[in-house]
Amino acid sequence: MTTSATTRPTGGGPSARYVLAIDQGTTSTRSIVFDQAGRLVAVRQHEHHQFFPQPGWVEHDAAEIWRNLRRLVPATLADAGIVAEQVAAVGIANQRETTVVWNRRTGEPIHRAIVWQDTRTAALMDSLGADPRAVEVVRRCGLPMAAYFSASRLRWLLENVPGARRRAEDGELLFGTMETWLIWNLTGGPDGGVHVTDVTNASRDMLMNIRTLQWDPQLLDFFDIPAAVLPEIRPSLEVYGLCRELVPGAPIAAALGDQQAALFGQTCFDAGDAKCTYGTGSFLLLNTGSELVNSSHGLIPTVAYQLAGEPPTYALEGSIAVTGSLVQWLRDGLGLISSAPEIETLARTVTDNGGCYVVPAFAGLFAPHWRGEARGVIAGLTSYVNKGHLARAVLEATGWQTREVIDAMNADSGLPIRALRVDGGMTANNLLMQFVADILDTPVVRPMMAETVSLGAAYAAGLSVGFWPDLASLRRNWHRAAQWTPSMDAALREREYENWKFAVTRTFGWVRDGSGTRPG
Ligand SMILES: Nc1ncnc2c1ncn2[C@@H]1O[C@H](COP(=O)(O)OP(=O)(O)O)[C@@H](O)[C@H]1O
Ligand SMILES: O=P(O)(O)OC[C@H](O)CO
Repeated sequence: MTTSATTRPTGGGPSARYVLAIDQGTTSTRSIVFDQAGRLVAVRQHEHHQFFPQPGWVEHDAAEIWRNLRRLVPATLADAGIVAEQVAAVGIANQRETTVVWNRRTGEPIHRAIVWQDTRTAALMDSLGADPRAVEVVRRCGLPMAAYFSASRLRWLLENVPGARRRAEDGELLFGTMETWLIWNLTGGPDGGVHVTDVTNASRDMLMNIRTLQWDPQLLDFFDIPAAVLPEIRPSLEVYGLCRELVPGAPIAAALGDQQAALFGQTCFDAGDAKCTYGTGSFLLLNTGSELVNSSHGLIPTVAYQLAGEPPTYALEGSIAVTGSLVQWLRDGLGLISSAPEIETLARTVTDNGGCYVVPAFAGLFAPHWRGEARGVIAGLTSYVNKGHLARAVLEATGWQTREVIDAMNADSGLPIRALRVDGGMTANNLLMQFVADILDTPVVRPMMAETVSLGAAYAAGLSVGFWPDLASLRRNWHRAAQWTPSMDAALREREYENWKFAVTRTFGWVRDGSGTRPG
């Protein structure tokens, strides 16, 4: 980091003993105040609307999210009993790949933000994937040709909002993921707002060269994106500007995609350190150090973080689209449970899955398969199977998807994962966490501080301004709350895994009308 406590541009003096983290997630936005010991002092959370205008389409109102934040931050500071001058730095973590375009003069979004789960551009990605240039595109951005990433959404907006392409070319419009949108608004919006993205978020756009960390003209040309609309790519730990809104004078000192923030909050700073965040979807990231590891097994090389003035630290990521949302489906879609935690009670009414496997390819499969045309199956159904077996199979689906990603990581990186650090809502489920330890044959550990995404954003911002001296001081704040030790019979584990893999093959090729994407 380049900015020390003494050279910090502003944001209070010795009384600035707190860091504010903003976690702009898929379902809600959180604002959290941390103290120097990494303790949570105050937290506020606000859900925003989910818009589903057509099957497979998911949108957010970026203006609503900004309005929510305007209410959340003052309330959180009041709860903590502090004023803006006591905030040493602000750090942002955000849902990644969600795409927003707005008018630089008025600050109005030209359309609702298109969310990372949205599959409207699957057919577009299919046709782009057939282009002979696609192989070089994949090599340059490091990502598979999938609708998950931002480029095809930005192109969709430019092509489908009347006049958008011309206005973008004329420099009237700005593009960003959620951190870009929030930083621009916090630093003044139309009145001098800073238009930047951090390198971890940019690494998910498909427009950045994963080696040079710059926008790549060949990628812009391939996706037909005018450069005028793009933010400046900056390190993740750097002072981007000072807040003019909400926390006047406080430096915005870090931004990270939320999964990278969780890796940071779990203090996975060494090559070989890995974490998995079990939420709506699940995201396993392995720190690969200064080395960019290309995957030949369906993982994504991504930027883990970059300190100002230093080379980046890379990670390999296994992104799983459906885990906690499968539990929600059991609750809301089937009505078999009335709350998510109840799944554990139901699953414990039986001792095994009764031969049943649920593969939740609701919108295709992400890592390591990347099959947009796959759809979900319940395999092995017999009249013996009851709702307890189904509940167990639903939980096991999260475990097996983790195992597939870990196997791919081992094959790609050669870095053996000695222990998996976990966080997220599903880690409250002991049966699931024991199952994960069993089928990975690896200890699974959960830290005391469960809010790893916000903590990562706070750590990064605090480190950036010298509020914390170094990575070692952060590591000392990590304390284990729970550990699950593997105890499953090896032969049983491998037999069950074979069954799972066979069930997965049953999902392939379901969508046959070209609306699914099969990335290269
Ligand atoms: N005890 C539990 N057992 C299994 N799943 C759970 C449990 N508690 C919460 N979940 C699941 O975890 C998800 C919420 O976790 P969270 O980390 O808040 O997700 P996100 O940050 O993606 O919104 C939901 O999808 C919910 O179904
Ligand atoms: O907001 P979350 O926690 O669901 O995370 C979403 C991921 O960043 C999508 O890539």
